[in-house]
Amino acid sequence: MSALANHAFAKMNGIGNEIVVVDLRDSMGNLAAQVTAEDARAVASPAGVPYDQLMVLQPPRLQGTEAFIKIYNSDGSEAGACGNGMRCVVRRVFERTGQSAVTFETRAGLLNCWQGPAPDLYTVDMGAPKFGWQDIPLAEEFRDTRYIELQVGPIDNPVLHSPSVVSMGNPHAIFWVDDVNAYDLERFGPLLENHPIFPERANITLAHIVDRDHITMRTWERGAGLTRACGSAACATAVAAARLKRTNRIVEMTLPGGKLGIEWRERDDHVLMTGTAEFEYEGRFDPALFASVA
Ligand SMILES: N[C@H](CCC[C@H](N)C(=O)O)C(=O)O
Repeated sequence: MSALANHAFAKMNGIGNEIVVVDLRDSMGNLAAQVTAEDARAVASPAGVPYDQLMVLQPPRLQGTEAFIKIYNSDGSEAGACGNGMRCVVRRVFERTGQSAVTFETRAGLLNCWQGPAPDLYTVDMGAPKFGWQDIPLAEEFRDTRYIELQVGPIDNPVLHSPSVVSMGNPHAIFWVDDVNAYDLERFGPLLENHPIFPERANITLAHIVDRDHITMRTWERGAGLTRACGSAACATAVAAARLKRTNRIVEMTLPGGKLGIEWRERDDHVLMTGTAEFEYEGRFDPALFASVA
């Protein structure tokens, strides 16, 4: 039987990015309590709790961390980072423990998180970006990842081309455009997400640089499709724009679901993401959801 059967969950969102938070730390006795890809897909089914990402808190593995967090996309794939999901986890933990600062561990490393700068805002240190072609990863060498050779559409008149690529612990490709709504991202997104240049697939963002302090963007997410917001993509896009010297290192990101503040900190290259996290409701997973899961 799935570790999630009858287990409590919280449905939240991070500026419209649909998040489900599950705290498996209470099943310490059953350390084998693992969430499988099938479990994650069952939860995302229409009979379940449709989401973009499922954030699963497991017992901490390192001294000084609150939990190890596993991140699942709605297609059951695991991700190394989820900015909007992290803010939802942070809110949930702070409301239950009264803390105002905490460190979590994910596959991508340690994430320091705190409340602020305003009472309804949460800041997550998403760590340092990576730019090396093997870090993204890409299937072949590109020495300058500020623009790589990738395009969709007619070879002599491509619709989208020359993206920047960045890893925030998950792979991102950012196409620079004049109008993020002028492209059929539901058509181009999956083509690019699954392009062979991305051996681990990629999150695909269209971004328009409004001025040195503002960027608008829209993302087709790896493993989740078109979402109203993607926090790690906002981090990747802000860093890629600053790397091109087209924006400052502190920018406001406007996504379909809302705004995020991003700072690419000078002293240690870490990316700080600030935004809200909304609680919607809580419940327990119906065991019938997992009946077909082995
Ligand atoms: N789809 C992403 C994970 C979730 C990212 C996004 N929801 C965020 O807020 O960072 C991936 O597979 O890398």
